[in-house]
Amino acid sequence: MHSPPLTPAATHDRLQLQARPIRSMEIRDKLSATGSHVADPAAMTPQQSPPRSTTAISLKDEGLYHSTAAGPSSRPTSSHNKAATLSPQPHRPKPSFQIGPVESIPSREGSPLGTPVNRSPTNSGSTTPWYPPSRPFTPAGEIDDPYARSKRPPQNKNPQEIEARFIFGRNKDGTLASSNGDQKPEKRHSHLSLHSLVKHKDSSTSLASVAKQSSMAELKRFFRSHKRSASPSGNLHSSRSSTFPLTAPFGDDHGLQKRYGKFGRVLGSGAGGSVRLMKRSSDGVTFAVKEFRAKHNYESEKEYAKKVTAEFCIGSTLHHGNIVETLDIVQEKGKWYEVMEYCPYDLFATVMTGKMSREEVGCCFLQILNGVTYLHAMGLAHRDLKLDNVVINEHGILKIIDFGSASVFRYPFESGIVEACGIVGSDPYLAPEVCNEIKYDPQPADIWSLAIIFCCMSLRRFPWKAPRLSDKSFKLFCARPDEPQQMQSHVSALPTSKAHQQRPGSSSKSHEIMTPAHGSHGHSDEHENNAQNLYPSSSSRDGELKGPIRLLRLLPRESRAVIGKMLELEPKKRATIEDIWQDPWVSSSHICRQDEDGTVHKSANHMHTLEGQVGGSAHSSRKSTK
Ligand SMILES: Nc1ncnc2c1ncn2[C@@H]1O[C@H](COP(=O)(O)OP(=O)(O)OP(=O)(O)O)[C@@H](O)[C@H]1O
Repeated sequence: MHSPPLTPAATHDRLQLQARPIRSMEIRDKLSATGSHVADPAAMTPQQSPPRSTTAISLKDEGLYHSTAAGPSSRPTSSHNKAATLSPQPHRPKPSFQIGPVESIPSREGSPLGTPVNRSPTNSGSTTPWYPPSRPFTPAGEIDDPYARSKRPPQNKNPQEIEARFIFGRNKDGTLASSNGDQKPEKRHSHLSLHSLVKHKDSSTSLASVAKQSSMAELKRFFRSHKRSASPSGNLHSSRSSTFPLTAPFGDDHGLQKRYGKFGRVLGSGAGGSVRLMKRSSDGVTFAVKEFRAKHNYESEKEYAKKVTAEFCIGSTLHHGNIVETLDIVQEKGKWYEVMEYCPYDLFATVMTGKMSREEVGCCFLQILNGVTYLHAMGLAHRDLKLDNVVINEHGILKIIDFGSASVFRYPFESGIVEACGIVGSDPYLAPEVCNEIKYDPQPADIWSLAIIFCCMSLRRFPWKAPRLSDKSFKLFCARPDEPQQMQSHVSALPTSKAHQQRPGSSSKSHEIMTPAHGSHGHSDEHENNAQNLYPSSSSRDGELKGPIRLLRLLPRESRAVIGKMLELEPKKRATIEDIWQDPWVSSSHICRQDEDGTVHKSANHMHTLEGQVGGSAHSSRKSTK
């Protein structure tokens, strides 16, 4: 049986948690070369908030995204007007949903987070759909909307063929004018053009301080005034105050180090670049700074900048206790740097300490679920959820990182789902449809990955190397339990993954990490014994055990139902985010959380293991195989 074993340190140096990471950046590069969807800021219009909600998040506020301001695809409808009234929102958005005190919970009368639950039709007879309270609200599309995205012709990318009235010049007074002479008022809520930033490649360029400006025209004015008012050293100082003390919006030649301190040790690296520590001596604040990988020969400067800034644009738009704060992007000497909040612990390494209690594992799972709930409510899917992409702060609060593979699946005022395409993610965490279908809904794919994360945290090994029938562990999971030799019809119908065979840069190289200390302090004996018996190679007694139960029986009993539903092979039948929150185990679990103002609410029934240091030896050896 070829399955990724979790081996005690006493017997092996390395744990073969076989993760074959499909490097997001590489995939993105290839996908963009073929015109497939990638996180492209220019093409994004993420979710907007309800006008009535004070907890709303509007990406327009950030000035980063908008629907096309003018042109054949713009929507001169009431919906469009509605969009205009939604933004700008005056202040930085609050968290997507409020969460109550964690100690008050374990009743089905309350949400897992301690706030009242809108009961679902299934448990109350009410028709109110259940969801964590005050999530970002996605305005629905109108039925038969003639301007719906799906009904619009694709935008013409050929500049020669764009109608003159849609080509804008500038009047003497600085206002925008179309080339046919029509004077147009400056749009107040047009988006921040990333391309305009690319032009400034020779200087150190920071977006953070301009992210709140909602107009490209304002941005351009900003550039102009910057030129005029910059001191001889080229240094500008903004009076902006922030949780994270950002300073100059556009710095001088060595703005990065001036603003964020000196480079320290490497925290980790991947296909997208490498992340290093930076510590600022003036106030002792530590940052994690990602230096993006160099431009490939086959991509233009513009394409490269677009890919790099897409990750920043998504990250900087998200504000939630379980998502890392993305603070700034700086271009300096031809390199791009993304500045983030620093979290000292790594979930992968923490899991591998073997010290996590069952309650702690549950809390970690739910914290990630919390972050993913927020993300999905914003119309964004992460598409690379894995242990490696979760870091932990000093309070035991988990933060999702790496939005380099994220995609928009829902646009405001649109009811349809924008499917994702391409095999993006890491092999063991991939949902089967990601490997087998050309296009797929990225939401269920994220939910599958979340379930795999839970399995990894509980078992300290991957259930399989990849969700392919050529993988014996996965094949056994897919088999019908009562008919040992026969595969379920829908499983046997799974095609051999053509897409997978074509995957660029794929390799069968193992993803290895250091072995954890032997023993699991928090897990029951039953659980431990089961973990040892997971694979026929270690136990012929269970060699014939087929079906999901083969995996699920190894998990804590109370988690089996929901994890089983999250690992449903058919994406349409898979548990949704709402289903997960309604599960009795989930809704009665204790969860730690951090408010946006930094206040931490710790659950009373567990402690968090704070040992798996980011960039520690286990991590480094794992990363070195990438
Ligand atoms: N904010 C942070 N605080 C602490 N460590 C971090 C932070 N961000 C990233 N890291 C570390 O750096 C590693 C690489 O970061 P990241 O996943 O963003 O890079 P990447 O090149 O996009 O990786 P991938 O190849 O998985 O896409 C992470 O696994 C983590 O260990």
